[in-house]
Amino acid sequence: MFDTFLRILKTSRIAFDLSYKSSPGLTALISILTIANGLFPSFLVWIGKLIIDSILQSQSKSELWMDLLQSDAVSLVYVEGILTILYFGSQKLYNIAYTLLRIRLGQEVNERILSKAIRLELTQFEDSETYDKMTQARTEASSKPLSMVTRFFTIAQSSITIVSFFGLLIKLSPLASFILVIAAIPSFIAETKFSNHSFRLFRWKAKETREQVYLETLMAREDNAKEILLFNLGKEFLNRYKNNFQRIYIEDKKLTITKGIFSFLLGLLSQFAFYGSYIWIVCLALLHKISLGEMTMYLVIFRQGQGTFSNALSAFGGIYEDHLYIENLMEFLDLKILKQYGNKKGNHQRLGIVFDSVSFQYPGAKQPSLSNVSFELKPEEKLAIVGENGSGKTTLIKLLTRLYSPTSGKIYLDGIHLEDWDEETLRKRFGVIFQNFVQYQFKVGENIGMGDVQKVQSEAEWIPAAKLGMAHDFVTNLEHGYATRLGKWFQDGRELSGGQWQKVALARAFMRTSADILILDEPTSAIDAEAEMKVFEHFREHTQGKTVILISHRFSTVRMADQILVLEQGKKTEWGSHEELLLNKGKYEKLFRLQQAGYQ
Ligand SMILES: Nc1ncnc2c1ncn2[C@@H]1O[C@H](COP(=O)(O)OP(=O)(O)OP(=O)(O)O)[C@@H](O)[C@H]1O
Repeated sequence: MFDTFLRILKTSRIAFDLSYKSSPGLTALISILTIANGLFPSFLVWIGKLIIDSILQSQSKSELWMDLLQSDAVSLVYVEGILTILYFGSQKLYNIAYTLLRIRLGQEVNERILSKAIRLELTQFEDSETYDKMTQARTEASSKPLSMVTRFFTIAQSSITIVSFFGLLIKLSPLASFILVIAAIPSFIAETKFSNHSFRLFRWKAKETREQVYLETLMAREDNAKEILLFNLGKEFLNRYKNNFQRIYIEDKKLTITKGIFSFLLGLLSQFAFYGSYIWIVCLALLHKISLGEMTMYLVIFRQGQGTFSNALSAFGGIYEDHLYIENLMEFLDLKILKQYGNKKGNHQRLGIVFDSVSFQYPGAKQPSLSNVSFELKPEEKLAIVGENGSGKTTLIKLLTRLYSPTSGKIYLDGIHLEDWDEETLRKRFGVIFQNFVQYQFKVGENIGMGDVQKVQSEAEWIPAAKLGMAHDFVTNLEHGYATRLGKWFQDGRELSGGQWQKVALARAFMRTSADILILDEPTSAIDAEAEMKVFEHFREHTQGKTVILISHRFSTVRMADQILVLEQGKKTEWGSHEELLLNKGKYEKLFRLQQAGYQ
């Protein structure tokens, strides 16, 4: 219990901190308005009582309007009117400040989530638990810090109102204040009982919700439409979507109904307490122990006080719920970045790449994807990696570029262990185009420019890179040339063919002129043979002095490499030049002959 309290205290501090950081001015304004809005109700009911009492006590017999308008009772109405306008204005201002703070705070939290997301490691992205945490943080937790802060403000405001009501009630009886408190407790119980439950449900739902979002994407995205239409998959997916919803809905429905019944029954208790007090106050008025003005005031206090009190108490219950969501958000934001980087920025000498008995097993996988792979690649050498699907080619690249760290063994670049390299320096050394390179729905020029973040907008650099990647000709034929937006997400977007996209990706690789190790993972699979020849000629010309690693299933390209690495089920089985491997008469020779026969 005490532990929960401390945890709530911690998350509350975080929520306030976030709110203050997102806008100190708005947070301060809301705090001031909270106090003001807490005091207004008491002033208003008190003036209400004064008005009734002054009517009853009025001795004036004048029927002149001028006299009536200047009487005590009417003067009090003026005061109440002015106060009500101020109260109204203050509430409106609070709403404006609240809306603006909600937008700012939502942005602040989302920025933090995304800043964390872009620093996560690939392994963490691929881990479903981490991914769930992130999805949950993005869907719900971004609004929860504000909700928590608001609830604290509600409590503060209600407390001020209640304390000032107590001040007015004390004259009636201290017991009356006690009843006011007791009567609100049942609704509080109803509220808190379910907050924990609904959070658990939310967590449990994460998987289902994720599946729903995925199915929606499948059915509603144009890039999937072709296959879904032709394979007639639409109904199948829609059924899955419906069944999934049904499962989520059953739990939601159960919770909503139970919560509704429970709070109705407990709310009845509050109503009994109110009407008990009502009878008591009316009796006191009949006995002339209290004035008519006082009777009205007490009844309003009871009616409003009960509402205010149960608001404050349910805000307490809500704080617990918000706290659970914020803890989830913090769990995500505090995720440790496991990968260690060093501070080495390189060697005077270029010594190339060394793999020393490198093995790697994906988290949760039963078998290693790479086993005991060793080789040495001299600087400026061109390496081709061949092997069947799933033999570990891409995995090797992921290890070399430090997207993953080997399970055992070491990788060296220029004699320095990869883990000792400074992160940014290391990243700058590589230019990598993966099979599933990103198709940015930006301008075609920017798609090329992404190869070098410093030059994303540099049109002068896009064109030569596009020429080398064989993309220039088709880009100039597009309606807006390099300014044409790609993809279908935006209204003016233009879709490219698979091969054209690959040419854009190759141009992106050529853009990375500062990198001295270029890695192309099946970059030309969708490009026609003639263009491929040209691209590789360009590559040869423009990568002199650079290391190139190429993954390809086309032997016409592979044979041009200085060294060829053959991988079979994660193991290195052959290494050497094309000629050497042919003489070897191993797997490489067999595959080469097979492909050659296919062309004859
Ligand atoms: N993220 C991952 N998590 C778990 N296993 C993976 C992951 N990525 C790849 N694998 C597994 O590791 C093995 C090697 O995959 P890899 O992508 O390196 O093969 P590849 O040689 O590049 O294949 P392809 O020619 O089809 O591109 C495969 O068995 C694959 O199923």
